[in-house]
Amino acid sequence: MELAQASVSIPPSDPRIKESKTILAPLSLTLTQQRIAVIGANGSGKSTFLRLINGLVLPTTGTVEVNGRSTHREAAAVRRSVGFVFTDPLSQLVMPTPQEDIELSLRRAKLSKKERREQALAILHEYRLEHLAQSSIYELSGGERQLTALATVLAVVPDILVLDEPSTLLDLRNTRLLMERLAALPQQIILSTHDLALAATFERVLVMDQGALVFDGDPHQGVAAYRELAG
Ligand SMILES: Nc1ncnc2c1ncn2[C@@H]1O[C@H](COP(=O)(O)OP(=O)(O)OP(=O)(O)O)[C@@H](O)[C@H]1O
Repeated sequence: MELAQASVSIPPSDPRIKESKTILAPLSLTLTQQRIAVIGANGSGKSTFLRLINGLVLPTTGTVEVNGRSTHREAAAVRRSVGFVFTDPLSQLVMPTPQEDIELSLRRAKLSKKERREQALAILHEYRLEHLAQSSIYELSGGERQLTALATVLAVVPDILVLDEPSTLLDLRNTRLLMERLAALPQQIILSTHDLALAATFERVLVMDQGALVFDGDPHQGVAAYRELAG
């Protein structure tokens, strides 16, 4: 994955103001490691950065390429290859129940209806969610929803997995479950988190501050750099 002078600006909401606001300063990066964590304060630009990677946000300047595909020109292909887990699971769960949501996700795999159902139930079992298969998404707890969203994205085995603060709503047991699942995945994982202990277990850490990349490298040094910034 390659970002070349990629920046994101937003037009002013007030028409009297002429200048756009930069929410991500130009950055150039090649992301090849299997496990990359993004840390930084609230509003520092982590989500915007992650959204650039799967084309949910397009760069105002520069380019973003995922496995040689431009997020501008080949948006649909990029989106198919990059699984994205949102912080708020309700922004991605579209069906009334966990089982239906996973079955919908499996439509991309060429399976019969019966096979989709069986596979969805197997995935729910893997995430200890089988007892909630038929429950309304709205009756689930926040953590149950977050796990369901993860199970839905992983049902189709994307090439790259991007997760925006995936453990914010999880208890200790489910955080461990999430970590075990992620550790077992062969795909490249790029994740933002406020859990510094988790970030320190990754191969490479990016630290964002006020829309700029201020550190890129060793996880322990990255965590120390962020602690220093936070004062
Ligand atoms: N569409 C938008 N319109 C206006 N401002 C935006 C938009 N998207 C992001 N921003 C602003 O850009 C900044 C970075 O937001 P972003 O969501 O990337 O931060 P974050 O590091 O993920 O924060 P958090 O840890 O709170 O989730 C924030 O100040 C936010 O208000």
